[in-house]
Amino acid sequence: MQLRYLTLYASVVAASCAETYDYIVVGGGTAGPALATRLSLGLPSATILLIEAGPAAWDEPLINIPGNRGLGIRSRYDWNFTSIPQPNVGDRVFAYARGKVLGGSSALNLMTYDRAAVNEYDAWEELGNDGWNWENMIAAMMKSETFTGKNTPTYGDKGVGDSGPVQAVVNRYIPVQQESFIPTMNELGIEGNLESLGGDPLGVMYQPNSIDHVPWNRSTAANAYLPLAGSNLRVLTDKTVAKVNLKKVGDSQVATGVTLVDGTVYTASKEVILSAGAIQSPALLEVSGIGQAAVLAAAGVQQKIELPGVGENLQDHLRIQSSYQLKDGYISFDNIRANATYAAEQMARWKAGQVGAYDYAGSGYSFMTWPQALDASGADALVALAEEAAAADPHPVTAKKLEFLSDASVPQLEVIFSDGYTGVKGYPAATDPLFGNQYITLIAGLMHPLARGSIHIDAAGAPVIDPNFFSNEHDVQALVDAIKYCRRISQTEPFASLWDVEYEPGEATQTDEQWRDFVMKTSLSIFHPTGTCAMLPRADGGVVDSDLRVYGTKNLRVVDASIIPLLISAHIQTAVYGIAEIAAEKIIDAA
Ligand SMILES: Cc1cc2nc3c(=O)[nH]c(=O)nc-3n(C[C@H](O)[C@H](O)[C@H](O)COP(=O)(O)OP(=O)(O)OC[C@H]3O[C@@H](n4cnc5c(N)ncnc54)[C@H](O)[C@@H]3O)c2cc1C
Repeated sequence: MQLRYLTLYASVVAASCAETYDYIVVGGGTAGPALATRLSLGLPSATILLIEAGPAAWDEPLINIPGNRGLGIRSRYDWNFTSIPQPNVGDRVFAYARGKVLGGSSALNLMTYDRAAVNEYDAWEELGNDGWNWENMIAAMMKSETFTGKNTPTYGDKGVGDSGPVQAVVNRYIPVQQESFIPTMNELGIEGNLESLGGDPLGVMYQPNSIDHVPWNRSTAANAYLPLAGSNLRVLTDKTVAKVNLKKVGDSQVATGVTLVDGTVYTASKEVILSAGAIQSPALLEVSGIGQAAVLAAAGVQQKIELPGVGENLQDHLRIQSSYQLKDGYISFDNIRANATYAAEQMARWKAGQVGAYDYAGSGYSFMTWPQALDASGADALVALAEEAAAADPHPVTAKKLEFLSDASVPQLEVIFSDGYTGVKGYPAATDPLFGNQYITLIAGLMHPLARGSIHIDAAGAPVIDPNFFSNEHDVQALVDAIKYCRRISQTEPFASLWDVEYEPGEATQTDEQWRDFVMKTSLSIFHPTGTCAMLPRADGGVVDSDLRVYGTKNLRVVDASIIPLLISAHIQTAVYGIAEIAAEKIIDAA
């Protein structure tokens, strides 16, 4: 146990027996600890209770060691959600990993630390949310972070904070083979960008990660924020909230507190705030009686507020990937799983604080518009398909995405250089002659899919996740274009000289039909569900107003990824931290 956590740990185990708190925050994930800590500091005479369903896991190597990224998925720290079968892709079921631990998904994620373009945050305000724009979001995101490595060969100085709790740094372990990525993308016309966190993410870059550089540990919402909190914050772990308790006062519902699954009731004298994430916050609203009449009736829940937007507007990024077998002489991250001696050596280096493979958390990224990645007819074809999709889903969020397609500042495609095999076919088994080979993977992410799905409760109150993937032809064609672009990258020098066999999908995949089939069978979620308690006008399906207060309630707010009305072209943890910082300011101002 690290010393600086001892005090906090003591307060976790000795969690107060008091029944009443001023503020109750449900969910000790990413937004929850950030919000609860800021409330504790900003309202020193208030009492705050943070309730997390998972355990505290301060010393967990699966979480703390950057090179173990991904191993938390399907572990005891994962809720292990899955989507319902997706009819447009042969009823495939998509994994939905979610952190179930103090730190939540910030403890389970892949540590990519980035931001979208200025116009994308400004779009939140244009959708009807006063003050939710780039200017305020960048100030809030910078407040949440300390970025180490300004004015170095891997970053300039724009758009990064220097005194916040979350630690971010460009990865110090850059495998030799990754050195080909930037020149290759330059060859394809994508320029280098050393200030990608400053509102213009287009280009190719070394990518920051949420890592504390001393020691070289993952930085999570739990280990970054909670040690700063005062003794007025109590953290309860391994406790699951069953519902929010509501009482009608005049025309509004007042949140009086929460009931846990074990029946314990905690009372809130001021506010209840849901930070249970994009999957469980809408579910908690619904089990508490807030949502669509039909959904609540089917679940046997008495409706308290008719709010049709709850659980709707689900948006998520899709990814597709191709892998290449490296020529002899290269060592990739695969060697950790293929060679026990190497793995032990690298672990010893990490423990000794020396640079090594266990430092790695991904570090080569690029973001581009379609006209940058495709020829003019390909980009135009996607716009035409998007127009069709927008006509079928006439909603301001979809209309805004259509606008983004013609905005030269907004990325539509992300391509990640991933060291080692991170595809779908699986790394060769120990009995396979290919076992021991070294790979690199290109992961393409679709930044603005037009599918919007939903998350509603079933009769048992559990969330039913329907991302509605590939419900429009734009999303299918965009991923086909994305994976074909990856092959183009792989065949461009100097990248082309790194490998000798395309392992996945393989040279046999050539025709459009085959590429489409590959997309349908192997695309995955990037685990960025958003929008299910959208901050939007009520008439547009909004669930919370621009103060993040649930419509129809006096003192119930949602503060997490679910309030993001329109998914941005970035991995979303920096935005979630920014949302928590802004929410804390609003709640403190209102106190
Ligand atoms: C595997 C994975 C990889 C990702 N990779 C990246 C990445 O590289 N970069 C990036 O920027 N983003 C990434 N993301 C996304 C990002 O981490 C999440 O979007 C973000 O952390 C969500 O924050 P949140 O506060 O909304 O929810 P969470 O962090 O999920 O927090 C919700 C918390 O609420 C708790 N909870 C839920 N229900 C209850 C209840 N009833 N009672 C009590 N507690 C409850 C949960 O246990 C959880 O701790 C990834 C996500 C995952 C899952």
